[in-house]
Amino acid sequence: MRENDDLRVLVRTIRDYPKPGIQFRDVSTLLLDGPAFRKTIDRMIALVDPDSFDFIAGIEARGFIVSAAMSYALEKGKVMLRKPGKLPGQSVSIDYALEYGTDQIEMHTDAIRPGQRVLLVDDLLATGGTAMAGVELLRGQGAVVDTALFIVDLPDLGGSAKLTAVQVEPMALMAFAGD
Ligand SMILES: O=P(O)(O)OC[C@H]1O[C@H](OP(=O)(O)OP(=O)(O)O)[C@H](O)[C@@H]1O
Ligand SMILES: Nc1ncnc2[nH]cnc12
Repeated sequence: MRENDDLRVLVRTIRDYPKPGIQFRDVSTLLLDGPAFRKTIDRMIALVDPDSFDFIAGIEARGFIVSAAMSYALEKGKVMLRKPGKLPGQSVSIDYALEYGTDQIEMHTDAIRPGQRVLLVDDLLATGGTAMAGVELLRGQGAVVDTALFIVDLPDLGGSAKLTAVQVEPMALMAFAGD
């Protein structure tokens, strides 16, 4: 049995959603299982050194679920990387492409101070468009970002290679590759 196979079987695959040809890896079925959700967060926490970062940045919307649970458990402040038009304060934004479209994320300009270390957390890494946009936004505000953590990595889509190329280590509990 592979590591985290007990959690992997709870991730449902839906073909041709939201567009033909996309294999959607649906973590909602994992999140429905309370003990499995807790194990997911505990194992994500075990992959990182809490002394190596000051804040956790989560990406709306699915990324908020995992990043908020980690922030709570580790007592780390949470930086919200939000979809457009949701933040009330002065914000910066960035456009990006993902597997099935384009989008934009934003963050408050006063969320972090230069030099503060931020762990980036999302549920899933595919093309890396979203995570790379998060890294760029955070670094643009002076944050130090060297690790990004996910439940699921889809390495065939190239996101993990993109993050590595910009000196961000991608970590994930499980990968779906070649299937
Ligand atoms: O690596 P990428 O190709 O960028 O894809 C990964 C992103 O796609 C999903 O979010 P989505 O934009 O579908 O939004 P949601 O969290 O609101 O469902 C997922 O939660 C990641 O944020
Ligand atoms: N294949 C996929 N499954 C689930 N979420 C995604 N986000 C981008 N690509 C995805």
